[in-house]
Amino acid sequence: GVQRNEAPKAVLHPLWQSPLTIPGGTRQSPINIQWRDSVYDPFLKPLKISYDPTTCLHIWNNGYSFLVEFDDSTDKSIIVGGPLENQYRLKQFHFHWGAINDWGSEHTVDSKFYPAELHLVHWNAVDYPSFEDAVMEGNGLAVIGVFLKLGARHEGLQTLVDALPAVRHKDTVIEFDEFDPSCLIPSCPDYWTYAGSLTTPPLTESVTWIIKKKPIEVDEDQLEAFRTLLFTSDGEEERRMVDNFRPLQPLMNRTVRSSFQ
Ligand SMILES: CCOC(=O)CCc1ccc(S(N)(=O)=O)cc1
Ligand SMILES: [Zn+2]
Repeated sequence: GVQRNEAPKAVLHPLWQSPLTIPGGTRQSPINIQWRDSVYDPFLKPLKISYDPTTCLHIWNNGYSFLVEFDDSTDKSIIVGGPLENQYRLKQFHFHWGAINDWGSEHTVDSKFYPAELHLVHWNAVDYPSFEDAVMEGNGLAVIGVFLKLGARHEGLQTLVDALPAVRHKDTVIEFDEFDPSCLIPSCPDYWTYAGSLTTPPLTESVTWIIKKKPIEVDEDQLEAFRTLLFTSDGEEERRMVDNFRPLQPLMNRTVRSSFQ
């Protein structure tokens, strides 16, 4: 009979039903950061962070994570400096975490997982008219990654944790104002930076990653509060929102630079 050549079936991610690997992807995220392979770049500037807490809008559960979204219609909450050519506007922040404390972060350092990772998502409003446009451009986004480790209770995070029961189900939202996310960023200025991608659909290769070297400390109850969230909508069979991190991606032809020696 006639031999029909079947195209190889893409392996789909169990959660995102999107291809695990992007065909032709050369700068995918997350990656393992091998400390000794990172290259100190003396020309990297300190990252300047200036957020206006009144730009905070709401918290919502989008079925992948919980996001705190900001009014990005002005330059009130921005970052500038670091590896960035110009300033970027804060759009939202969210987290990735595990079912247990042994894993949960997206990036790893010397193959070590942290129990969770915070992403503060910014977009290049100098070159592009909207976040949606910036998502498609190589220099469109800048995401600050902050590792969470088990330790002392984080008072700033607690205001967020207290609001989580109100967004337990997918597509629920509550108003949230006067929150300054810089309280979630370590004061130590040291970071790694590399060219990468979004770690959830559309997985576009548009992110300048800025990964803080120092983690913040949160306590067990605060991590457990993340794990009470659901991937599912009200009325659906409940699936706990845990392990919402993407598998590590190949480094390929990239160098991770460090702002410190
Ligand atoms: C315009 C549609 O595109 C989006 O909404 C992208 C949202 C989105 C923002 C940040 C990330 S992460 N985990 O790489 O920081 C993933 C997805
Ligand atoms: Zn993320």
